[in-house]
Amino acid sequence: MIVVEHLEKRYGSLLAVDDVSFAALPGQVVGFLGPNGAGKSTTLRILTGLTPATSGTATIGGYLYRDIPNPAMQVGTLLDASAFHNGRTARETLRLSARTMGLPDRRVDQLLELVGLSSQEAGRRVKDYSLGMRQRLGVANALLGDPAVLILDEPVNGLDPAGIHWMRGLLRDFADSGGTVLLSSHLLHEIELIADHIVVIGQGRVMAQGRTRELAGTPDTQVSSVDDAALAAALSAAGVTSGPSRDGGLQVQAEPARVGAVAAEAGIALTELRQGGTGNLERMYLELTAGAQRGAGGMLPGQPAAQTYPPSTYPPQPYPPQPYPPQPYPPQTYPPQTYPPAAPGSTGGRA
Ligand SMILES: Nc1ncnc2c1ncn2[C@@H]1O[C@H](COP(=O)(O)OP(=O)(O)OP(=O)(O)O)[C@@H](O)[C@H]1O
Repeated sequence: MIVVEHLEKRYGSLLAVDDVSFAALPGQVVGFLGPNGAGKSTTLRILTGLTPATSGTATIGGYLYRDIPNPAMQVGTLLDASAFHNGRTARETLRLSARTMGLPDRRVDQLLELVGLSSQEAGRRVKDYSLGMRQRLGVANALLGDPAVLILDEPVNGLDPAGIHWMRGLLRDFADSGGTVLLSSHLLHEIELIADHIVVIGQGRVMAQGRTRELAGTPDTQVSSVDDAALAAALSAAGVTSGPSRDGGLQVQAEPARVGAVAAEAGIALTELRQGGTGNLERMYLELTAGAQRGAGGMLPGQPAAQTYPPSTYPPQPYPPQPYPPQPYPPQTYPPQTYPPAAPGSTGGRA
């Protein structure tokens, strides 16, 4: 369980992280979403003990990262896929990590297979790796110690659609077996695909958090017809909001099935009907991203936020559901693990 409470980080006059609170529970894949410079990496660096907080707390299993014995066996991290030594092969990189953790070399082969790096690829120097391959190596490195918690900074950067699908399955399996995943991204659609909970951060502040499905709201529909004015009137009469779409036709705040039903009822022939954006979350994120452009205000030290989100529209939801106590340090949570804890091809049992 990851708990971040009233976290604040100042760099001189810049408030990079501003009263951030959220939690990630076992069984959840939590996406930490925000535009460039929003404060995601800073928060993850504080969580993993790389940067001190100005105030507030960030704990894993109730403990500061630095207080967890042999932390790589409990918390798998991928903070910078470009940070691997370029001169080493992937296999050498993982063997070095495994030996540091006291794990045998065969664990490396299990992980290479799990992340889809072939034996031949594993023998190539990291300098010749694509970003997507580095991400796979980073995930393998994070999973080596069969941790209960994964913290991944921008792990889908550089992955192709098949890679994103693979990452989704891997993290879902990890969470389904009791693990906790926190991953960051500035890419809304990727995080929507992968995460079941999302924390949206902008200009250092949490703008919204909750279940992905609930935050996303009803998807928009893009529709065109032989008579858009008549269709708009029929939709309005049915209590459905619509407006002109940038692409021509209408953008409707309802699902395609509902729009189709209204059109059929009104006897209006459709020439196009497809799901558009992902509703509330996309609208909010587009505004947030626009507000985060340099020069748009809010991103420079001392400037006010360019966009403020009324709490009534995007309330940070009470989270986590159960009150968070600093957990008693359970010996069974961080035992010296006997090896191998994981069967080949699995992400292993969770503490
Ligand atoms: N060591 C540092 N010294 C000064 N300012 C910093 C430092 N690290 C980060 N910042 C600033 O803090 C803010 C948040 O940066 P952070 O890297 O956490 O954002 P991010 O959401 O991870 O962005 P990105 O998606 O671009 O990685 C930015 O304005 C950044 O310039």
